[in-house]
Amino acid sequence: MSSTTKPKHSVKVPTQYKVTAKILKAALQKQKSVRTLIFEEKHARTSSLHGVLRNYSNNIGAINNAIEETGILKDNPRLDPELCKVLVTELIFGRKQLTGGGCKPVQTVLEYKERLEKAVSGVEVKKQGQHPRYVRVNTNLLSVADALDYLADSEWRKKLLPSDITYPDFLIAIRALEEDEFLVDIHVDSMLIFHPKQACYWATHDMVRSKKFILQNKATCLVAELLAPPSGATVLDMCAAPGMKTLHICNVMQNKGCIYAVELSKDRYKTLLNTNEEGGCSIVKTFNADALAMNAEQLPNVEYILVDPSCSGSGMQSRMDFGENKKDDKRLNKLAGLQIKILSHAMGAFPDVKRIAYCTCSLWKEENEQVVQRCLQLNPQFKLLSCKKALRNRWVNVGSSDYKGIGNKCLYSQPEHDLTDGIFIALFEKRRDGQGEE
Ligand SMILES: C[S@@+](CC[C@H](N)C(=O)[O-])C[C@H]1O[C@@H](n2cnc3c(N)ncnc32)[C@H](O)[C@@H]1O
Repeated sequence: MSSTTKPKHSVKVPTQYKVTAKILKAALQKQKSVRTLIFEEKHARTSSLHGVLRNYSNNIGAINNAIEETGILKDNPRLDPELCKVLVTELIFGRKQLTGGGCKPVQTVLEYKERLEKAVSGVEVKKQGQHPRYVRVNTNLLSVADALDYLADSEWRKKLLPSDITYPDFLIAIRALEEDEFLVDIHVDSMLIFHPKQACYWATHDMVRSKKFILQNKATCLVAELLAPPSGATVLDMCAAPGMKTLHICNVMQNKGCIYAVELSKDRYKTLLNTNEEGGCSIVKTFNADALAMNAEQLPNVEYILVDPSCSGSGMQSRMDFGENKKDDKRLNKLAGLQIKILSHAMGAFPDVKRIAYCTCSLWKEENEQVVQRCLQLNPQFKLLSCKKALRNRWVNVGSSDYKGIGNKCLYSQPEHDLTDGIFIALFEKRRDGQGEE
């Protein structure tokens, strides 16, 4: 370079990569949830951020191993570790190419391409969006028949199946859906099932914006179906926000009767109010209160109760987990303590109650079978009903056989098998007077 030539400005890292690395760093330090961090990001294309982070979360073990094995970070101490993870994710598990080739971090990662590929060879790439897109008809605003007419007019093809199809065959039919086809679910009448590729199509659809269609994972919809309050009943939803199950229960009751919806958090309570209003619920009475402080005096005649308390969320497929998905026993203990308190309160404080559904979106026994076991010990006036039987045996996954008389009556929806989020459900019935323990 001649003495008169100005030194080249270093080329900047593309904003998308920089922002994604910043979010990843904050998420790894557990500052906030990934969803909140993405939501707060104003300057970048959030769908692309989401895609890269999802890819990293799905393949975290393989990516971290490859980085370690190739020594890229050791050899290049100035390379930011989170930016490296983002670039490796894009290059090896994402688009397989990088933009901004003039900048140093991108150049470095490109130099290691072959070694990185070698390090992940033989590793199965986990892709996003393998589950179908579930769309539920909000029957407060639109009948299922009208929804089907609407879909036929829009040239969607309804896949027809024998009415007595077995659950395993139904799962095969879901996996075989064509992109322009949909299925009506065999457990939840108002549930329509589309090809995974239709996720984005429905996310921005007018029918979803107007709340005639609700984007709701099938697993969470089994709860209202199992609680099955008849039209005209009085129901208590003890942990109600954001209100997805309140709305579904309202649909099951044909918007007739009364639902008390209680929510402790002030912010989440606002979302609950919105869900009810936009969803056309006319029978919901809301309370921004602690469910543990509510009883039959404030909430009379309660016959059916839903207990859906805060939980670890370990079954949620949309959740991105950048940790090693380790079990946090201390946190689980604390959550289980609260879950037992709330479920036991439901069993003791409402004398007219007939049936209670308890659910979590956790796959840990500490929050599930163990909570059920403890609450049955504390409240022998209740017995468990078999969820599988309630679904006319068209179900496979139940609880652990380590909990005799309990596990087989509870239901699990398992992400890999049932193509849904992971959920646990237990259904209790009050014994009639004098009815002994079985
Ligand atoms: C898993 S979420 C409920 C999801 C909701 N059922 C739905 O389907 O949209 C649990 C909710 O319970 C609320 N919660 C926790 N403890 C509570 C309490 N003691 N009383 C009332 N609400 C509570 C939390 O703030 C949170 O909004």
